[in-house]
Amino acid sequence: MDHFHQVNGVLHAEDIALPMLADAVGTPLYVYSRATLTRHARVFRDALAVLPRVKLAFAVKSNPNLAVLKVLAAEGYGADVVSGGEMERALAAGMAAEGIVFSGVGKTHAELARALEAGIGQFNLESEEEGLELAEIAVRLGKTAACALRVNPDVDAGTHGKISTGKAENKFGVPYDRAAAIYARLATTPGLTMRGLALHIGSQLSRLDPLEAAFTKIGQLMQAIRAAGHAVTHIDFGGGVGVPYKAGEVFPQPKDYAAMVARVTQGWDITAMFEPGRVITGNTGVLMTRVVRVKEGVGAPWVVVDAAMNDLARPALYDAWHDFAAVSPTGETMEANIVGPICESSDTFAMGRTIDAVKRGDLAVFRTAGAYGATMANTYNSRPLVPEVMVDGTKWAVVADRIEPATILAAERVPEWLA
Ligand SMILES: Cc1ncc(COP(=O)(O)O)c(C=O)c1O
Ligand SMILES: N[C@@H](CCCC[NH3+])C(=O)O
Repeated sequence: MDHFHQVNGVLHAEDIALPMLADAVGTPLYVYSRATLTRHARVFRDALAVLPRVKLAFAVKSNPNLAVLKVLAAEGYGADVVSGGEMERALAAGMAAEGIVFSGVGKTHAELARALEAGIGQFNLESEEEGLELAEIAVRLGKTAACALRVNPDVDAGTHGKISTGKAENKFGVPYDRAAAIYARLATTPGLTMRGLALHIGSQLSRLDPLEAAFTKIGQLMQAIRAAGHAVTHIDFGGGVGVPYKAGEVFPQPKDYAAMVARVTQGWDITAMFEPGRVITGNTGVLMTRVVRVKEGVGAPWVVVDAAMNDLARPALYDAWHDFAAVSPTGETMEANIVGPICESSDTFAMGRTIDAVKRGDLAVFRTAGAYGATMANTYNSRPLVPEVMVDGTKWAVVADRIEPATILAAERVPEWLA
């Protein structure tokens, strides 16, 4: 704590090194960079400026930390929410209700009513049944709900099966072939204003062609619905643009994505909506951890760290790769199996990987942990919820062991002194 002083409840320090944060807050600890977050938000927003009318709704599920939401609100982002809780967080962060889009197959009656009362901008209906229930509530409350119909385009996103959402066998949206008829019925239902279509075919997409195929199908559907005499003024293209997790991986850039959307939607006369999550937050955060001990193994040693699958679930759930780097690398490397302390063999971050050499007590980070990291944390094995801090800096150089200049901006789930 010696390095910090508090001003209006915000911690300041001249120059923050990760070890200082580890000493002050403890590990495991998520650390987010405001500078990187702001840069990503601007790169994505600026790329899409090639389109005539754009609305950005940050996918809150990827990182619902209030500090993150506040930064994005200031950059002009609204929110894509999938629960009443996410909606309350977006509102608490200062996002305008009008800029909030509510997605999800299981919105409850209470959630629909609260969202209507709050005046959110758009409901992305995932079924006709949901539309009829919302209409009933709207009529009772004397309101009109602006809606888009989420369509399942039956396109393979080419991503991990557990995060693919646009194949016919996935639970999301209404079947493509039935969408025009459902749209027509909902468009004449009192209480609803059908204004558009929505789709989202999956997360962590490494290629643009599945998106292009899906958007093209949605364009054809839009033409058919318009030809039947109904308005389609908004298309919500979802999220899904992927990010590199391994050094050296190459992914389509936001400007490539924007160019594709511009080409496909030429002449559509729509407001284009986007729900980016991972592409904004993925590479804005790391999970810092301390090596508890290095245990002899068969073949490679077990590097047991104090972070676990309850803090970062992605490797256990999707066999996901997160680069591991020592905070103060010596230049030496070692072959290791990296595991957490939880009593499950799935609590494994990496097997047989060449990493920076580490020993007991060393600090290290799992990189690209800003999306679907802390938000998926839980308390399994009665471990406390992992803390998160945001550092306000102009540089983000984790491996070089420095984040500078620094102000810890805001934090959640942290010890009382930081609150
Ligand atoms: C409806 C919807 N919109 C947006 C997203 C955000 O996706 P991503 O983080 O891949 O951009 C998701 C998650 O896959 C989603 O389900
Ligand atoms: N949780 C997933 C992404 C889910 C996207 C939600 N639609 C991941 O970590 O990759």
